[in-house]
Amino acid sequence: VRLSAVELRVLHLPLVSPFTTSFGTEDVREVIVVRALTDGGDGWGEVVTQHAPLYSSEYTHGAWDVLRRWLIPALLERPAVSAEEVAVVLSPFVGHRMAKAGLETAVLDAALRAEGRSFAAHLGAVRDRVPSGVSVGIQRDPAALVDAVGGYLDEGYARIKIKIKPGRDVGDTAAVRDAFGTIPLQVDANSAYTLADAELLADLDRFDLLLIEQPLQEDDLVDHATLARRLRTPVCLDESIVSAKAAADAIALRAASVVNIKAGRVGGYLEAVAIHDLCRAAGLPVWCGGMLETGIGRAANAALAALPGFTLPGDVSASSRFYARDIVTEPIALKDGHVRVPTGPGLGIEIDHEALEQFTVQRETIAR
Ligand SMILES: CC(=O)N[C@@H](Cc1ccc2ccccc2c1)C(=O)O
Ligand SMILES: [Mg+2]
Repeated sequence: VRLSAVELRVLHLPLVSPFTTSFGTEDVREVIVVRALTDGGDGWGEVVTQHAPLYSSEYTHGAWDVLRRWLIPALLERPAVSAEEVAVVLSPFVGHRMAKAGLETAVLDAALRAEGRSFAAHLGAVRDRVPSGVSVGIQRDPAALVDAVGGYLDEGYARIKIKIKPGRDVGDTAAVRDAFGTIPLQVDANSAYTLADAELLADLDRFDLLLIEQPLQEDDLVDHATLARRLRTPVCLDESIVSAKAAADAIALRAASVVNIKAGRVGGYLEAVAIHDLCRAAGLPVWCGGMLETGIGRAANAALAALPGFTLPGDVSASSRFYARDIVTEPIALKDGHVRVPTGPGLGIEIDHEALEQFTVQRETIAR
């Protein structure tokens, strides 16, 4: 594509309910939307950073600065750039994978819309709908958690994931198992534990969980391998898998037996497919994680989740799990425990410009 400018917006989207994890509580999602203006038309992307660097080292205004100061100018310097070339052009700049992912997605969306080709076709999707799991935050107490889980089960979600942290782990998991029996259930610690907690984490083995997600430090592989040898529950990595190389290292070190793939965390959907391919060749099941995306990233995630190696339900929930109003005209919805893979050109979504304006708190266009 021939890029003429890139428009950045910071959006504030109110959450339908506060979302509490081991690293804090959010009731407004702050996200950056990227619009690539090209000779073939516009493309859209999303930077999944949060206001503060609590999930990873990236955060909204760090991503904003690196995009406008380094990443966008690097792309604008080139007469033309393909989506596959974006990562190469941006490779001199270290890290900032969520910022890079948002930019690459916008370029890929513009190119595919111009070609009339869907994200799903381009990435290698083999399904037209995917089972939808849901991530449930830490609630006031286990009884409130049971109520929240009951509501999501009534909606038809195919898999329940509950957030845990020290002091809110065994009791909460027991309450969900006591209330709902053998439903597909997993936990996500967001790095809240250390190897010293191995005995406590082994107490979770009795609940027959699908997996325990990122129990230890966000950039660890070796200790997760040690822990995995002491647990019956499969260890899944999220934060630690920042690239295809990290995935290869995790497989070599036996640090995980399941991988949560998030395009934003690894620098884009093309790197995400490479991780899928690597895990599939090594026999590791993968699933598509979520970062409370708007309809832009949610559509891209639904396409990614339709690849053959995504054999476990992911966190591609309905838009209404998080938002009363989305910024796309047809928000992703849950039907019989599944979400549909968009089939239109590019991401297959249309922007609801009135909603986009309503939620925009900051904007800047960087032109050639
Ligand atoms: C769906 C889910 O659990 N996502 C992340 C954690 C997470 C939690 C809170 C967030 C708040 C704002 C933006 C991104 C966020 C991501 C995870 O799997 O670890
Ligand atoms: Mg996680």
